[in-house]
Amino acid sequence: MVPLVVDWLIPNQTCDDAKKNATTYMCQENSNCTDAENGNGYQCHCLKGFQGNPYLQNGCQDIDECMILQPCVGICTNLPGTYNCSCPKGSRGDGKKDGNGCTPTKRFRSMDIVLVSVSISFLLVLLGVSWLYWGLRERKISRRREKFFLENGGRLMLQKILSEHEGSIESARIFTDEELKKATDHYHESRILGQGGHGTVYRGILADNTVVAIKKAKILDRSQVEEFINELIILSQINHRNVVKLIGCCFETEVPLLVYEFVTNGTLSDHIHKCGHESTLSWRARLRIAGETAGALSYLHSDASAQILHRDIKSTNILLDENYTAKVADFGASRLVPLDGTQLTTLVQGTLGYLDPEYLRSSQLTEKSDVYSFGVVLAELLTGLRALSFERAENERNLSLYFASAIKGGRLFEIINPMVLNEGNPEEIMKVAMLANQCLTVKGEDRPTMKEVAMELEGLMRVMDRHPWLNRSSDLEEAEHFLGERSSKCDGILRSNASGNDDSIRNQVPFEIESGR
Ligand SMILES: Nc1ncnc2c1ncn2[C@@H]1O[C@H](COP(=O)(O)OP(=O)(O)OP(=O)(O)O)[C@@H](O)[C@H]1O
Repeated sequence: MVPLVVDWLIPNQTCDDAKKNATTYMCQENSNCTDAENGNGYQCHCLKGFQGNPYLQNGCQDIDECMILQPCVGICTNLPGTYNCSCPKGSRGDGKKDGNGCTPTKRFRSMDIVLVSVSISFLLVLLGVSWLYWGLRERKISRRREKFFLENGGRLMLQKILSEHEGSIESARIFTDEELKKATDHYHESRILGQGGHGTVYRGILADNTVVAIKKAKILDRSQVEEFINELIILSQINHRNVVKLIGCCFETEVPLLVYEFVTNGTLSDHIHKCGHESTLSWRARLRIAGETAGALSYLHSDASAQILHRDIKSTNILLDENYTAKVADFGASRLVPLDGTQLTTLVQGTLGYLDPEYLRSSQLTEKSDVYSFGVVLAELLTGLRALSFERAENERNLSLYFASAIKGGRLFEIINPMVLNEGNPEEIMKVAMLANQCLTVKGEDRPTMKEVAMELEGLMRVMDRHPWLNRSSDLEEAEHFLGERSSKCDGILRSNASGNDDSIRNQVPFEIESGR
C-alpha cells in the first residue's frame, strides 16, 4: 500500500521556528517535521505505519485501522472525520471493495496482451518445428523403404508381373515391415521353422490370427533377391491344392520377405528320415504323397498357363499338412518356359543327389529334369534312404545309382524299407520301383512325362482302394498305430535343422538364364 504524501511546504520557517510558535506548528500527532533545504520552510510526514494528512488533527492514522473502517482494494486514507479509498499507481477506479475496485490502466493491459501473444507465437513456432521434424523423419523413413524396395527389385517385380501376367498380382498381398515384425515377434529364434540354403523360414501369426510361414532371405544379395522375385512371379500364377500357396510379400525391408500358407506337418524328408525314431509314414500314405506330388508337377508342366519347371524337386521341398497332403514348395530356382518353344540353357542349379545328370552335362533344362528328381524322391519313399549319404559305402552313396544297380542285379527287395515291405504287396512295390527306375533313366528322352507318372500312380492308388486286402495295412492311422513297434531304416545322418543337409548347389552357381537354339 502506498502512503499518501501531502507535500505541503510551509515557507520561510524551520521546524524549530514552528515549535517556538505553537500556533503555527502544524505537524500533527503521529507525524514528524523536517526542514526544507537552506532553511526554506518545513514539511510534515506521517510516521512509518501511519498514513493520512500530517497537517490535520487525526490526519495520520494507523493503516490497518483505516482498512477496517473503510474496506478498500486500493489505498485507505484517513481524513478528518472520514476515510478514503484510492487506487495505486498504474490502476484506476474508486478503490472500494464494494465499489468498482481498481483495474489496471490501459498500458498495463496491453503489456498482458503482448505477453499472451508472445506465448502463443512461441507455441506456434514450437508446433511448426516439431511438425517439420516429424515430417522430415517420416520422409526419411519412407525414402529408406523406397530405397530397399527399389534395391530389392520391387519395382522390377511389379512391372514384370503386371506386364507379363496381368491380374495375377492381385492375389498377392503386400505386407508392411511392421506387420511381419509383429507377426514373428521380431523374428524371434523360437519362431524359426527351418533354414534353407537361401533363407530362414519363420512361423508368423497375422493380426487376423492367420498362421503363416515367412521366408526371409539370409543376406542382401542381388541373386537372392532375384530368386525371391522369381518365386513370387511363379507362385502368384499357380493355384493348385498340392502347391504351397503364396499369400503375399514385403519389399520394405533390407532383405525381401515372402509369406506363405503355413503347412503344419513338416517336410516329407522329416517323415521318411526320422533318425532315432520310427518313420510312421504308411505305404499307402507314401504312395498318395507320391501321386499328389506327381499331379502337381504334371500340372506345372502341362496345365499351367505357361510351362513351369520346378528345378529343385526333393523331399525337403515337399511339405505335408495335417492330413499328410503333399504341398510342393520352394520355387526360387523355378523357370517359366518361353511359349515360343526355345530351349532353356541355364547355369546348372539343383541339389546334389537329385540333379539330372543329363542337365548337369548339357545345361539344357527340360521338364525331364524334374522327372529325374521326382524319381529320386520315389526311390527315397521306397527305400527310406537319403538321396546322398557319405555314411554309406562308396557304391551306395548316390541313391539313384544304388537303386538302379539293385534293380539290375535283382536285389531290389534287399534295399526296400522294411515298413514298406511289411505293408505293401510285392507287385505294387515292384511297379512303383520300375516307375522310379524309368524316371531315373540317364537319357531324358526315355523318361516318362510327369503326366504319365501321375496317371500310373493314380491307377495304382485306385487298385489299392478297390482291393484293400492286397495290402497288409492300408490306413494311415492304423499304420501309425502299428508302426509304433516297428523300425524304419535310417541311413545314419542326423540333421542339424528342419531343412537338413541337402547339398544344394543353388548358391554355388550364379542365377542366369540364356535362351537359345
Ligand atoms: N509354407 C511353409 N509352412 C511350414 N514350414 C515351411 C514352409 N515353407 C518352408 N517351411 C520350413 O522351412 C524349411 C526351410 O525351407 P526353404 O524352402 O527355405 O529351404 P529348403 O528347401 O529346405 O532348402 P534350400 O532352399 O536350400 O533348397 C523347410 O524345410 C520347412 O521345414
